[in-house]
Amino acid sequence: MARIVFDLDGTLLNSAPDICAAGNAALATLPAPRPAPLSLGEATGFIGSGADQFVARMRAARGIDAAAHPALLATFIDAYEGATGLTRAYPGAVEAIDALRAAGHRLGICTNKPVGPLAAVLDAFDLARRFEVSIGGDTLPVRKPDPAPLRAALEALGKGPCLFVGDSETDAETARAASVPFLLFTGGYRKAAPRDLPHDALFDDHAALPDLVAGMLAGIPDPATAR
Ligand SMILES: O=C(O)COP(=O)(O)O
Ligand SMILES: [Mg+2]
Repeated sequence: MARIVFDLDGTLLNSAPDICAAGNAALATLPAPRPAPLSLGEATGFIGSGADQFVARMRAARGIDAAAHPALLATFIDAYEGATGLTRAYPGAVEAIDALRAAGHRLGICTNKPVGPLAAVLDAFDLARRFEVSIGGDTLPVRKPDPAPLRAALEALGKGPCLFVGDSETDAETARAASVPFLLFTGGYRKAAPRDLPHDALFDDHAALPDLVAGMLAGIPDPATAR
């Protein structure tokens, strides 16, 4: 029995199309001449450090002045709140979650997604009941890669061995900062090659996750060492 915390965007859900659309909705509120819309690839590269950083990266890519930041962030969050229609769970992700739950593990979410859109997407994918805790990018005063949100999620799950499952540079750094073993999903939004991201195991298919977790746990020493 373990405590397993998951990142969300790029790990369980392919949400980049909705986030891209929210970014473009924000850009569309700027006065003419308007910057070109974000491509999906560009927007995907901006995900992983929360809404504020997404907007900052979008501004940098389009040469938009910092003075426009607060209004752009507000319109981005507004469009983002209910944006679930273009999001898809990765194949086998929900089944893997259910298999891990059936094996007795306690599951949580630690994402940099703001709590508004987080609640909407957990609801849309019927995920809320599958996780005992979900920490968003604005739940605490700090967000990943600060280890505090991951620690808070683990704390809420009680005691036992722990693992963190994520897709990005931010997640690898968070796991290392919290001294928690890290499972890297290679099909998400990372920029670096997997070999350049510190990880304890990796997978490209969620169907492999339950066995991978079982194998890792068999080799993991006492949980207290990872707290
Ligand atoms: O950057 C975000 O908004 C969310 O990203 P995460 O779910 O991968 O933490
Ligand atoms: Mg992610």
